[in-house]
Amino acid sequence: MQLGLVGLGRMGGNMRERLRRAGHEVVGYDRNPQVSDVASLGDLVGKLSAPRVVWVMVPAGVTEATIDELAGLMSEGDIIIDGGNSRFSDDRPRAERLGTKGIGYIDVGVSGGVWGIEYGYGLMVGGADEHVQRCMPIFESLKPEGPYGFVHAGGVGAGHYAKMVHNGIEYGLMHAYAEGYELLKASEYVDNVPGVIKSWREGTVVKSWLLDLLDRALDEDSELAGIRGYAEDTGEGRWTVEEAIRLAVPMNAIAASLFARFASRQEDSPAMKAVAALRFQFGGHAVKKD
Ligand SMILES: O=C(CO)[C@H](O)[C@H](O)COP(=O)(O)O
Repeated sequence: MQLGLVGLGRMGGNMRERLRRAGHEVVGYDRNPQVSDVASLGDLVGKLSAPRVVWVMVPAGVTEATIDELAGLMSEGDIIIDGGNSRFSDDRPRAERLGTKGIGYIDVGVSGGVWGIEYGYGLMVGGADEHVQRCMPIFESLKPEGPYGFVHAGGVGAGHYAKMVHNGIEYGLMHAYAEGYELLKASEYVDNVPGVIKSWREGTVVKSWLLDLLDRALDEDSELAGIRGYAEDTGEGRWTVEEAIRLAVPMNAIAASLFARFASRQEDSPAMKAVAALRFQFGGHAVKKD
């Protein structure tokens, strides 16, 4: 099948390659001319035969502008797919705007990171049946082989909603491994911390791909000495917690893992300064000074 692909970074570039290996005709556009097949979005749309399908795989901050520009270039019967980590609440208004021009819209949560080119991408899809059916050849080639790794989760917004929850779970899982790792390191009982992590990869209840990746990181640097304990976030964890609050869903583990990232960015914690000050005020307990 023919596909336009906008955004050829770590994810989009690998997806283009996987789709080409599967025999699809992919025309890619990126602002970086060194990786782009065409010079502009207009060129990209011009190279595709109607009805067109264009997959947008750009950072969340530029998705809206990219889709608006594409909408001005595309026609009735075409489909735009957003495979980035957009907030689910952007999807329905976007689909309505595109719908006034007769352009279909599908939102896809894509998981698998830089490994997806080899193992396939987990795809969580939202959109109308007729649009999703038309794009199935593309989804079939991107997803992993085997029965899992693809879901048509519901109407527009469902794909990004599922991906948001997936990423919230990702935060919580990573943080549980991280806390276990720290306790192992702190203990006077265990000498071989990387060995314990490695051993868990087979035969245990906690084996997982994230655990495999922690083992890989420890193989590269057994003390993680070259990495600062500082973690950014790009929105999905916050949105998951916001949704938990909106729907009154208890979300202790994921919320704690999100807040741990915030704490990782502080040189000194104003909250803990306040705790130390209060202990001094009510009990005369010693405070540490700079
Ligand atoms: O979608 C992904 C993996 O599934 C991204 O890698 C993930 O969103 C990174 O998020 P954050 O920067 O918030 O940790």
